[in-house]
Order: sequence, then C-alpha cells, then structure tokens
Amino acid sequence: MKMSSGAGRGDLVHRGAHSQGRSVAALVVRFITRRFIGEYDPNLEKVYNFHTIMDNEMVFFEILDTAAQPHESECLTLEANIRWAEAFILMYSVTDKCSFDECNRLKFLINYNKRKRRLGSNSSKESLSDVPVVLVGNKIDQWGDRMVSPEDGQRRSKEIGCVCFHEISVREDFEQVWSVFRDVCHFWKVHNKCPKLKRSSSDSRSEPLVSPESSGIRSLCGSMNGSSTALINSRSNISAPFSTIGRRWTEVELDEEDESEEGVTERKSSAGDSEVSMESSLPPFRARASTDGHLLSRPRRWRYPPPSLSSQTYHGGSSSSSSGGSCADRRMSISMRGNNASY
Ligand SMILES: Nc1nc2c(ncn2[C@@H]2O[C@H](COP(=O)(O)OP(=O)(O)OP(=O)(O)O)[C@@H](O)[C@H]2O)c(=O)[nH]1
Repeated sequence: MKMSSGAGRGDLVHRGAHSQGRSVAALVVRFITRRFIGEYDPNLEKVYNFHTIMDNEMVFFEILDTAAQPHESECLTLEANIRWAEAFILMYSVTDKCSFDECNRLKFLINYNKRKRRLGSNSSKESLSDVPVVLVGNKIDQWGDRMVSPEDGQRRSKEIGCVCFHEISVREDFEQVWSVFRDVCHFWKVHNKCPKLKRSSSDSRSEPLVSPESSGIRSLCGSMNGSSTALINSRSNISAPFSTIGRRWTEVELDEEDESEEGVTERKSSAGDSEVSMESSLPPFRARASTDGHLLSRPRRWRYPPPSLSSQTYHGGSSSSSSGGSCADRRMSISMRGNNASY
C-alpha cells in the first residue's frame, strides 16, 4: 500500500504468503466497499484506487492485490513489490499458526529490501526499516479455532518491530478494518513528517506526483505460494475470555537487525541504483529468514540473484523494473470513488 499526503508520500504493502483463499482481497474490498465478499480468484492481480476522508483529510489509496506467483519468480516479485511500497500490513490468521510465523520472514524481507535502498542512496543506518508495518491478526470471529492468542500477537509485533498490532474480523466488523487502514495512514504520516524517518529522495523520485491538498495511500496485497500466510489476512478465532476484538496495541519500533555492510560490494550505477556483487554458492536469501522469531546468521557476501540472469552482477534497479513489468501485464485496475467517504 502506498500513501501520499500534503506532507509527502508513503506506501503500504500488504503481502500474503502462501495464499489461496484471498483473505487479503477480502480485507481490501471490505475496506473499500464496506461489504464482505468471501471468495476471489487467486490468480487475478488487481490494483485498487480508492479515496476517502480520514481524520478530516482526503486520503488516496492505491492498493495492489497480487496474485499467487510461480515459485521461481516468487521471491523476486515479492522484493520488487516491497521496494514499491512505503507502508505494510502483515496479516495472519489467528487460527493458523503457520501464517503467524510467516510474518517474521516477511518482516525480515521488508527490512532487507528497504535497508538496501537506503544504502544505495547513501542514507544513514538510522533510516533502516523506517516504513510503517502494521501487524494484523484476522478471523477472530472463529473463536473456537484460535491458535494464536492476542498476547502472542502483541509480543510478536514488538519483536519484529511493527508500529502497532490489531486483531480483527474482516467478515464481522468493518470498523476494525477501517481502524487498521486508519492506523496505517496515521503512521505513514508520522513517518513522513519526521525528518529522521523520512524517505530518501532517491526512493520517492520515481513516484507519481499527488495533489498537495490530498493525501493518499497505496497498498499492495500479495501472496506467496505455500502455506496459508498472509501479510494482510488469515484465519482467526477469539476465545470467550479474550474480549479483545479490535483491540489495538501501539509499540515503538525495535532495533532492526544490524546487518553489516561488510562483504557487500555496492557501487553507484549511472541510474543511481547500486550494483551488488554476489556469490552463487551462497544460500538463497529466503533461507536465512526463519519463522521462529529469529533471524539466521547472514553470509557476508550475498544478494538474491534474479532467476533469469546468469550474470554475476545484478542491477537492482533494472531487476525491479523488469519484474514489475511482468506483473503489470496481469494487473487490472479498479477505480472506486469513495463510497464510504461519509464514514
Ligand atoms: N471466518 C472468517 N473468514 C474469513 C475472514 N476473512 C476472510 N475469510 C475467509 O477466509 C478464506 C481465505 O482463507 P485464507 O487461507 O486465510 O486465505 P489466504 O490464503 O490467506 O488468502 P491471501 O489473502 O491471498 O493470503 C476466504 O474464504 C475468506 O472468505 C474473517 O474475518 N473471518
């Protein structure tokens, strides 16, 4: 998801890992139309453009709901989508422990790709992972099947450095869905108003201009093949003692993994992007992201190779644009005029 306002621009990415049921799509459609629609085509990628009034300000949302990707292109596409976004919603199902654990890996990927951009733009380490990431546990209406407690969700939110945590039911409660997007918008604004956390100029220069009188959010909803994990959505239940539906916890970001720059050779290309040399013998990037709350040790020289390139040199910028181009062919843009603007 991406956002923009009079104060600047921001992106929010919703990524679903291993999605089949399109809970992410249900979340986005619920937010835009107020209606809950349960089933979606898992192979259809959509871009939702939507604007509404939040906290007395017009906000524009651009939400990308990505389709399931073939395994070999999954990681590359995901990284391109992460680079596109400026804010994220990680959604899991409280009835699915695997989806909950998957959020660790996705947050790691967000950190990695966002930090890489800042290194490429000569930013300081303080701007590491400065994009807002909101953790959301969904399906709390399925109270009998809950596998992840609210306390676990809150703890995980702190551990992986999310700005806040929600438990919601997309199916049962529109207000909870709204609250998630409102917080994303809020933290995106905070991020863009804080000089220390502001995006680098190189990050925003490729973004389209937005009216200074308005604010907008772009969100990207995606999925990855595998178990049913969603950055935006997953099954949840809430048991009777936990009357915490819609409860929100806000936390400051924890320190991110201090990934050393040692061993990574970067140099500016003519387009301003960095080139990263890599060693093909090193383990793939995803293998380092565990799902148990810990990050595995990082090889000193590594960069995930584009599967289509045999060269030992990867141009980050061109890789991103090429993968984005393939995605664009499959995207369908849906424009909806704020029919819930009266909220
Ligand atoms: N009971 C309940 N079901 C929901 C809710 N939100 C979505 N669903 C349903 O959950 C199903 C999707 O299941 P999931 O396995 O979570 O979907 P997913 O594979 O994570 O989907 P992605 O978003 O693409 O990752 C769909 O049939 C939705 O209608 C909710 O809040 N409560």
